[in-house]
Amino acid sequence: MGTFHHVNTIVGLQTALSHLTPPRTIGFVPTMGALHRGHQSLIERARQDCDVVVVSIFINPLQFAPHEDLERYPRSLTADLQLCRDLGVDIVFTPSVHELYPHGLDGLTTVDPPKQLTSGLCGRSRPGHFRGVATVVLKLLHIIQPDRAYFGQKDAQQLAIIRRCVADLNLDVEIIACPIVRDSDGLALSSRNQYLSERERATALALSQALQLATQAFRNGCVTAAILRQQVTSHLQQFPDLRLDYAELVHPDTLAPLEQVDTVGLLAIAAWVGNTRLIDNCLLDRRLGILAIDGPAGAGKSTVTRQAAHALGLQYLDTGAMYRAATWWCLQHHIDLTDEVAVVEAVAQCRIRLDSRDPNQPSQVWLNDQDITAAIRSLEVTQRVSQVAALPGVRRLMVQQQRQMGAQGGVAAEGRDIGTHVFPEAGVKIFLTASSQERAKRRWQELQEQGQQEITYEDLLQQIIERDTADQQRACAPFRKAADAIEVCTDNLSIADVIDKIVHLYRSRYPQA
Ligand SMILES: Nc1ncnc2c1ncn2[C@@H]1O[C@H](COP(=O)(O)OP(=O)(O)OP(=O)(O)O)[C@@H](O)[C@H]1O
Ligand SMILES: CC(C)(CO)[C@@H](O)C(=O)[O-]
Ligand code: BAL
Repeated sequence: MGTFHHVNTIVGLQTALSHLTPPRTIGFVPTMGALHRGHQSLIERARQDCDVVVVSIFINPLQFAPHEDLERYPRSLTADLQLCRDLGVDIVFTPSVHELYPHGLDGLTTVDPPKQLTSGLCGRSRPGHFRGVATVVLKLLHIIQPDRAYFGQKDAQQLAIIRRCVADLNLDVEIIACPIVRDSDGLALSSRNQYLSERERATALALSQALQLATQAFRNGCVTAAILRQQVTSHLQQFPDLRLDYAELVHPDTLAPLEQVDTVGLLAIAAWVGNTRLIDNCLLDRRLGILAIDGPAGAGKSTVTRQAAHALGLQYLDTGAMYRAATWWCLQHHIDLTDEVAVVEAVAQCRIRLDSRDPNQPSQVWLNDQDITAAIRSLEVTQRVSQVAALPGVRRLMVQQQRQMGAQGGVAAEGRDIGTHVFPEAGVKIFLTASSQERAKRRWQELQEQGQQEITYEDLLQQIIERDTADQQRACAPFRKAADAIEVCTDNLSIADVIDKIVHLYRSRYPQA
């Protein structure tokens, strides 16, 4: 955006936002200031993903109980503003308490997240805290209307609660979790670390050490909650200056206590060191991560992804086939493809199931239990699919289904916004490219093999160039490379070489595959 704005008022903030030329994506990072490298990582991630970055700095009285540290919470506005400038933040919003709560805190309309999420873990010793957090975060989300909001995994309960409130209240924002940033000795960064004396800081290291021990036990095959918690508590008991509040294994989304880690568990700790309450956690994940392969049409994504998935024992989630299925459904029902509302209403009826176990066959596709494997590969669908897939509502519907399919991990998906939008938390992201000439040649050969000889190489080349341009320029999910994707150009590589490369990259991250 260019100009840096520091605003104190909602009107000022919204004026700055109204000056932006659409289309632009807004990334929002809510903080309480005293910024450190943990916050910095959230801001940097937002900067990579979004056109505009808004940071709020607000010490929210509603989330502090009367006996808590509201008054002495660290404040360093000058340094915070400088850091935000240095990181390329566009707008820093520092409202006063009166600006956000003009009618005071008594009798305020609040957001009350479900008890199942707020009553355990930190909620037990901080009653009312998450109501305060949820209320202020939802107010800020309403005021700023960001496309994405970034939260640290360090506050794992907060993250789960915000995700749930956003879903329950139908807010149109993506919540992005960012990994915990630690000091070199393992201590999770926190503004409250400033309260610690040198001696207390040394004691505080016990938290991350305990989690390390449990993580090691988990890697050695221990999945039982009682044993994992025992690892933590027996280590912490060696530190008389540390008072454990809780050490629990829960599901990271529902926060329900787990007896063992079947798929994924959150091992969370809170402890007092002197007068300072510290939290830390780790995710214990048995799932294989998601392999996201993005790239322009005809780069070889589907062949490569299908075969890499097979080699790695992952499920191949053929998103291209899903968009084809949706297109086929619309054509079947004679929907006017220029009538966006009608298309979206029609696509909302599509329940898609895929089976891509045989890497040498096209994915089998069922739509509302009807096998449409062959039908979706017609020329008519091929010519229309880009138009349908470009509709924001269609993408939302498909992305919902894709995320459900990927929820347990162990999935390989290809498309054009898998690593940036569908699975931004994918463990391995590949950006697969090839020149437009090479891609047109491959598509032409494919059509020849299918007996579709009426379309020429020149036409296909033209179509590919037009589609690339449209994909890059469209407002909804424009086509771009994720900042953490590894680029692989396939022009001078055989398919086997490309697959080998990707399999190797995946196994170096997930050796169990
Ligand atoms: N070490 C960290 N790594 C990643 N994210 C972090 C880290 N510390 C804080 N965050 C995230 O920054 C955002 C703002 O947090 P906040 O301003 O409360 O900082 P904090 O250091 O967590 O403060 P405190 O621990 O004192 O509550 C939250 O989403 C939080 O999860
Ligand atoms: C999200 C948040 C900024 C809301 O006040 C706060 O809880 C925090 O800093 O984690
Ligand atoms: N990081 C969560 C904010 C709080 O402790 O109040």
